[in-house]
Amino acid sequence: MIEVRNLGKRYGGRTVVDDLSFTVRPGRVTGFLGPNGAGKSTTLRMILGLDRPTRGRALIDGRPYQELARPLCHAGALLDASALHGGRRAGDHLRWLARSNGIARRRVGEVLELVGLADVASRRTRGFSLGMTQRLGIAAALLGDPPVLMLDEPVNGLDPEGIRWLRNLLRDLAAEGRTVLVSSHLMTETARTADQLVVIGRGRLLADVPVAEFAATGTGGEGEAAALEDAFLRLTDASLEYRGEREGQR
Ligand SMILES: Nc1ncnc2c1ncn2[C@@H]1O[C@H](COP(=O)(O)OP(=O)(O)OP(=O)(O)O)[C@@H](O)[C@H]1O
Repeated sequence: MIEVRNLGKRYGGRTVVDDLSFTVRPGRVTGFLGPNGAGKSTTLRMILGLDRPTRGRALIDGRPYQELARPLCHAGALLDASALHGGRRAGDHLRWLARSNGIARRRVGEVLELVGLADVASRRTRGFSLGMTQRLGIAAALLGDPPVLMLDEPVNGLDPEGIRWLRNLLRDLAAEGRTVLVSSHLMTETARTADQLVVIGRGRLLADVPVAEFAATGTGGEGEAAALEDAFLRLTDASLEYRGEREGQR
C-alpha cells in the first residue's frame, strides 16, 4: 500500500504539489493521471525519496522509502528509463542492480524473459530503441519481485503489441496482490488498464474514483472512450498549464 498524506512541494516560490492525499491499495492497478506539469513525476519522486517534500509525507507499507531495508525488494520503480549507462550491456546492468540489492543472479534471467529482452541481454543499451529501453526499465523495477510497483509513463515508446503486453503484465501483477501505480496522461489507455483513477491538476487532487464511475461523469456521445476523454478534460480544464489559442473552443 502507498499512502500519500498532505504532501506538498514548492520549487522556488511556486507550489507544484499542493496538500495531496490519496491511498494506493493492493490488488488493483491505479492510474495516476493529470495534464502536463500537473505534478505526477514530482509526487512519484517524493514517494521514492528522491525529492524532499516541503510538507506532508509518503509511506510505502507504513514506512518512508528511505527506511526500507532492501528497497528494490519492496518497491520497484520506473522513472526515467533513459537514465542508463549506454556502454553497459542490458544483462550487466541488471546483474549490477541485483548484486547491489542482494538479489539472486538467476532473477536477472527471469525478468529479461518476462519483458522479452532475453535475446538482446548481451547488447549494449546505447543501441536500444525507446521501447526496448522502457522494457529494460520495467525489468529493473521487477527485479526484486516487489509487492509495490510505481511506473512513470511506462507506455512511452511502446508499440501497440508492447502496450497490450504491458497492460496484461500490470493486470497480472495486481491480480497477484501487488500495489501497482502507473502514471500517464493518456486517459483512454489508462482506463483500459486501471481499476482506480487518481487524477491531479496543478498539484491538487481532482478525483480518486473507480474507472467505471469516472467514465459515467463524461458526456462524450461516441462511446466509452469519448466519455472518458470528456470527463478528463472537464475535470482538468481549470488546471491546464499550457493551452493553445484554439483549444477550449471546440
Ligand atoms: N527540479 C525542479 N525545479 C523547478 N521546477 C520543477 C522541478 N521539477 C519539476 N518542476 C515543475 O513542477 C511542475 C510539475 O512537474 P512534473 O514533472 O511533476 O509534472 P508531470 O505531471 O509529471 O508532467 P508531465 O506529464 O509533463 O511529465 C512543472 O511545472 C515543472 O516545471
